[in-house]
Amino acid sequence: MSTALQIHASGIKLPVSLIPSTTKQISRASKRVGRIRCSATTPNKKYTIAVLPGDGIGTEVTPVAVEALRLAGSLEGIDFEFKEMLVGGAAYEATGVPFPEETLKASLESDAVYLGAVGITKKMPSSDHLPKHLRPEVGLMRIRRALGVYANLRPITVFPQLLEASSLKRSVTEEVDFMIIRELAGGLYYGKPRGFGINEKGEETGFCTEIYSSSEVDRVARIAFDMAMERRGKVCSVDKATILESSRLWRKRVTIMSEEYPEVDLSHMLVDTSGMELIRYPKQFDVLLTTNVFGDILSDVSAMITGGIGMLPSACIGGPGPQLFEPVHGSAPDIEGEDVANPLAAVLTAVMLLRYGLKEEAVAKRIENAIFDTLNEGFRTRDISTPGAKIVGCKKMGEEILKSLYVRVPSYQLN
Ligand SMILES: NC(=O)C1=CN([C@@H]2O[C@H](COP(=O)(O)OP(=O)(O)OC[C@H]3O[C@@H](n4cnc5c(N)ncnc54)[C@H](O)[C@@H]3O)[C@@H](O)[C@H]2O)C=CC1
Ligand SMILES: CC(C)CC(=O)C(=O)O
Repeated sequence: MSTALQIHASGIKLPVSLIPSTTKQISRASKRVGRIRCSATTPNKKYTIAVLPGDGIGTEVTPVAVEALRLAGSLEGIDFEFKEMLVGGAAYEATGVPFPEETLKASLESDAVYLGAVGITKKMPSSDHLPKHLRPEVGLMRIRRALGVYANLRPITVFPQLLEASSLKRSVTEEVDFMIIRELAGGLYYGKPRGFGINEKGEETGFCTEIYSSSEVDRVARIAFDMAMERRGKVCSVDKATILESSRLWRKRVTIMSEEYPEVDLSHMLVDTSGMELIRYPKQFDVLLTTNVFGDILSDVSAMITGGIGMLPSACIGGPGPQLFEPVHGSAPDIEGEDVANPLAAVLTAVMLLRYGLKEEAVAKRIENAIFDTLNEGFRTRDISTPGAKIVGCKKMGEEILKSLYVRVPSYQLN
């Protein structure tokens, strides 16, 4: 079936019938997909989303996620207002700081914040010349802090269509579905003291501190136990309690917390062993709870179970106001500007925004189904290529997802 396409402002080609989505168009669409909730008499729900594309491929994958939200929303009776703001290197170039006041204000006033990626780019291949507080990554650290989010949910779910995309064998990756819960507001990334010095031998030193308080561990552990109750009832807490005092406190508090959850099976694993176990037998994990730095590393390791880092979305939750949603990957300067970035992490992040931020499950499912359908149609970006696949770029992958949202009847269900 061929559909007339038109270039939308985002650069993505949309079916002409979707620009803009008037009531008339929606009612026409309704006959085709048969599942459209809005009508002329029911006003659409409205949400404001602060959109921070950031740097590098952040600016390529974010429009795909935004268009998926816009279209899926319109098909389910929801209007999104997107407020695009600067963060990271892009903000530094335009304003002299990586996290401008206006970005903070728009974020705090929104219903949810979507961030693409920050980091070095082809134009700024290193930020070593900048003082630390002006580097792109500081934009991300600051917004996480400002929103008070402290739990980073990173689902590791293997799509059946992508079993051949992983560097691991099928028998290892099949049916893998676990959730990494990474502590996000403390630990090594924020602990003080930190800095540079000179030791007694006159040598240069660099130092950071990993420090956790009991309340910091308790609040993220509670999220992990609650999530396990909704899943398969298992929490594996990963630390390095044999060596680190911060990990010993971590283990003690997680163990105390587990007494409130007798239905949940708690285990502890040392971080080095967990690296090995994630590759040997990832199916053993249900909820993997860990610290800021260990979670950062173990989720990149786990990405390879799913096919690659271009598949991993995340939700940063726990704050008092709007929550933050960001793909796990960075600005990827090596592929920036080539239209080869995989937008699925970004679109799956939009799904998390709907599910965990706005509690709009119907829209979340619609987008999830569209991703599933697009993969079933054989479309792949090159990082997740499988035998016989149709290799496409970032924009084309986005177009196919939009078509699946709209033209193809959603009929799939993820776990
Ligand atoms: N959340 C964020 O904004 C993050 C930012 N960074 C920053 O990004 C910059 C680059 O860091 P890297 O270590 O190169 O990590 P990266 O995640 O940007 O890239 C690592 C590798 O994965 C590939 N890759 C990443 N996303 C992809 C996608 N969607 N589709 C296909 N391939 C993809 C890249 O091409 C590269 O080979 C640094 O400045 C770093 O600090 C790194 C990680 C997270
Ligand atoms: C500040 C980030 C660039 C580091 C990172 O990878 C993360 O915390 O997710």
